[in-house]
Amino acid sequence: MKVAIVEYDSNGIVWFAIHRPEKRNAINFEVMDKLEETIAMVEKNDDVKMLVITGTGDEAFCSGGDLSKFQHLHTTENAKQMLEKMGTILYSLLTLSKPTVALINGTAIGGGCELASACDFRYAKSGSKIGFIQGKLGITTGWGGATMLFEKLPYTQALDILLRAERISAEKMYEYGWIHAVLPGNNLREECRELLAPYLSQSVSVLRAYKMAAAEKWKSDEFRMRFFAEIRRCSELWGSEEHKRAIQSFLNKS
Ligand SMILES: CC[C@H](C(=O)O)C(=O)SCCNC(=O)CCNC(=O)[C@H](O)C(C)(C)COP(=O)(O)OP(=O)(O)OC[C@H]1O[C@@H](n2cnc3c(N)ncnc32)[C@H](O)[C@@H]1OP(=O)(O)O
Repeated sequence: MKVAIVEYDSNGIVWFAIHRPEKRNAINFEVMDKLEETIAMVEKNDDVKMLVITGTGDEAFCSGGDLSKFQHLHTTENAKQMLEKMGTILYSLLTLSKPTVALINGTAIGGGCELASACDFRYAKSGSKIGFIQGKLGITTGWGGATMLFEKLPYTQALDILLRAERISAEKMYEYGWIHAVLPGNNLREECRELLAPYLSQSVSVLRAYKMAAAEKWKSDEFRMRFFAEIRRCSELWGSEEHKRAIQSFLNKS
């Protein structure tokens, strides 16, 4: 079964849809590999102007890391290897030289919010819930999400969202400035295409030049140090009894 669906629009959009709706589009290693491959293709292909990341189904955009798989990561080192793998992929997404969109077609939880934070724009179906809930699992964001949030939102807004570790409506996240458009969702892709049309009328060279102007600051050693230090801190919390209990509690209810 394909874990992701990658499509190319003649207008220059590549659509990457996580295709695990039965697991609320949870991210496992296969999804990571497919995302990494797609980002590399978009970077290299001059026919591609923008990358849109979404999920299939109408329940969830992405429910973060696949807990049924990642529950078996018992040591700090094992956790760090997984977290750094996806963190490196999200870093490449953040600094991709093409504009990117997270088209939030439903609930986004944990690492799903970090995936969306790596994108330039976030458009959400009305009523979607957004949850940087890692704190309630006894960990912190582990794929660079906090570092990106502090880059993209005012300090106290970002800190408030992370410390609350709550599910927040897309409408509220629009007020916070993390969501850039709340869409009816009757035809989400068409609604997204309409928002992107003004950008797509520019050449790929123009789009690339402006995105590179934006992303230069994230290529500094200082930023990379902060980004990967966050990941290390999450790996150190990973083995806590609180986190183990939280994962087991979720998996036992399923
Ligand atoms: C650094 C990233 C970090 C990490 O990697 O650990 C994180 O991402 S931390 C956050 C990890 N994610 C979660 O804690 C979210 C867990 N899921 C949920 O809270 C809910 O499933 C929700 C809100 C996404 C959707 O709720 P809903 O009631 O609509 O669905 P169910 O809970 O009944 O789930 C349906 C089905 O999907 C499976 N599922 C959902 N999320 C995950 C997941 N993250 N990993 C593995 N499997 C997941 C769930 O077990 C159900 O499976 P079933 O076989 O039908 O019982």
